[in-house]
Amino acid sequence: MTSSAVPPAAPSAASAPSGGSVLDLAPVVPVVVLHDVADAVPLARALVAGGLPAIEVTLRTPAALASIRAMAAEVPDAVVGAGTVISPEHVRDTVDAGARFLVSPGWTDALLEAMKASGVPFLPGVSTTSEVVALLERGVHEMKFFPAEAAGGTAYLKALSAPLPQARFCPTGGISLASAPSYLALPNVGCVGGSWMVPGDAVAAKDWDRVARLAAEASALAG
Ligand SMILES: O=C(O)C(=O)C[C@H](O)[C@H](O)COP(=O)(O)O
Repeated sequence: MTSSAVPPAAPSAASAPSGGSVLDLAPVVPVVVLHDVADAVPLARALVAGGLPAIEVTLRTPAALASIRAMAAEVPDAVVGAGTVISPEHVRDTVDAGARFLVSPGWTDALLEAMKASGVPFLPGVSTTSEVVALLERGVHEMKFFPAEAAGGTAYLKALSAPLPQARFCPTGGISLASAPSYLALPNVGCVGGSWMVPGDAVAAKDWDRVARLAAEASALAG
C-alpha cells in the first residue's frame, strides 16, 4: 500500500480523525522524546487535551516502545505513531507495540519495503530533490522533509512544488510556533512536526498543564 491510508483503529483505540492520511491527521504533529514510560500516558493526554491527537514517539530512548504501547492502550483519542524508524526491525517492533503511523528521518529501499509491508501509513524522510523523485518513482507521495530548517526551509519546499506538485510533505526539524504558519501556508505541506510543545523541562517537571497549553497554541494554527 502507499502511505495515504490510515488503517482502522485497534479495538482499544478510537477511530483516526477523518482525512485518510498522516499529513491530514492534525496541522501539527508533536515529536516526543520519552525517558520514563510513566510519563507516556499523562503526556499523551495533555497533547490530546490541547488538540494534538497525532503523536510521534521517537525511538531515541529505551522507554520508547513501552511508551508507544502504553499510549496506544490507554489514550484512545490519541493516534500514536513511531518516529526515528530507521530499520525493518523498528517497523516490526513499533507496529507490534501499537504504532498507527511510522516516520523516518531518511530512507533506504529495505526500510521502505518494510514500511510498505507494515500495513500502516508512513512518512519516509527526505532532504533532497533526488530523494523526492526516487520516492515518487516507488509510488510514495507523502514524505517527511527533514531537517526542515537546515535543509532549506520554506524556500526549498516552495521551489519543489513547481516541478514536483505531486509530492506532499511534513516538514520537521527546527520549526517553532512562530515559523510553523509559513510552512502550513505552502501548497505541498500537509502538516508540520516539532518538539516545541513538549519541552524537556516540562516533561521532567511533569508539568502537563504547560504541555496542554503549548499544544493548544499549536493546534490553533489550523485556524
Ligand atoms: O527523531 C527523529 O526521527 C527525527 O527525525 C528528528 C525529529 O523529527 C526532530 O529532531 C524534531 O525536530 P525539532 O522540532 O527541531 O526538535
